[in-house]
Amino acid sequence: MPLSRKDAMNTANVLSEALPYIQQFAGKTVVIKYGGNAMIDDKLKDSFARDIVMMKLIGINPIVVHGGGPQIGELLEKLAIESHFVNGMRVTDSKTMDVVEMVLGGMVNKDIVGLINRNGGKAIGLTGKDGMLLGARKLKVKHKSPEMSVPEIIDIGHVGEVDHVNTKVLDMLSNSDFIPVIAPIGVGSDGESYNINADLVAGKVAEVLQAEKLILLTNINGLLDKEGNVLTGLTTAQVDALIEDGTIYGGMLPKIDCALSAVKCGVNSAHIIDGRVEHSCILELFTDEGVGTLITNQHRKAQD
Ligand SMILES: Nc1ncnc2c1ncn2[C@@H]1O[C@H](COP(=O)(O)OP(=O)(O)O)[C@@H](O)[C@H]1O
Ligand SMILES: CC(=O)N[C@@H](CCC(=O)OP(=O)(O)O)C(=O)O
Repeated sequence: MPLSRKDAMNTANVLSEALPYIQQFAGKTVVIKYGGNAMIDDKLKDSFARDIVMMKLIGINPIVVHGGGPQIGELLEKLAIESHFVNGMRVTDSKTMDVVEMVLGGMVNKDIVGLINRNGGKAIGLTGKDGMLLGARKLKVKHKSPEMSVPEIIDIGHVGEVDHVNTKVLDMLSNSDFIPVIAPIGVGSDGESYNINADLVAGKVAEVLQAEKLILLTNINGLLDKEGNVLTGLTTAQVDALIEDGTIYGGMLPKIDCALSAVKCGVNSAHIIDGRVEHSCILELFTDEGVGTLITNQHRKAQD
């Protein structure tokens, strides 16, 4: 439906004001990690999808990596399969791996693809197995319980880390106007499936594509201290201390880990932001102050 003259004028004013920001990002790659906890309701999901479609329309190259931890948990519970986490990683036996593959590669991936397509984008869903997109190897997890003086390496099953990313697949899709939507399942050298934490996949994809930004959408307004204040501009040593004293735990561990590692490896900035806020990606991109926790290699001052 065409706009009224008044609405067209308002739109033109907003767009011309946004032009410097839009031009600044045109042609740049932005990797967006859409966490399972941020996929709360249909309105927010549509707002997320529209942000992604808008990015593509204005010349940004968005790559979506999604999680789905709570959705996996729900199905495991229905199937009476017990599940637990070590250092924010789900211990994954063969039965659990089947469920992970079903939920991430099937249900969640296709839900997001449908969402973006319904909002006018051209999304293509992939797991790391498609086109050998995510080569993986078994993750060695270092775990230290309070009674131990040194951490031990433990086996948590079919949990992987990204060994290599086949960027050809992503380049081909992005250059043909498609928006890649990636489920965090990797493939090992013998063709075996690996369950990979979605933050780690997003970080690695951002790193190999030398993305402008890595945006991690979650269910909290950033990295918080014990009083609930948003923390930002931290050094690796400060982060280590926050992990040691228990301020950073669970799902925030892989998030911080991948954000620090991505900026160290050439991604311009990483952002941990609240996916429960409407249009949070666009707010992050088009305001000077941004939202949530900002991590750069220069440890710039950021905001709450
Ligand atoms: N210092 C911290 N600041 C903020 N959140 C934290 C912190 N430490 C642990 N968390 C937990 O990490 C969670 C985010 O990780 P996770 O549940 O895995 O989200 P997602 O599904 O988006 O990846 C928060 O909801 C919070 O419970
Ligand atoms: C190894 C590992 O923990 N994999 C995650 C993969 C999904 C994920 O990362 O989902 P969120 O981003 O929504 O937490 C899991 O099984 O839950």
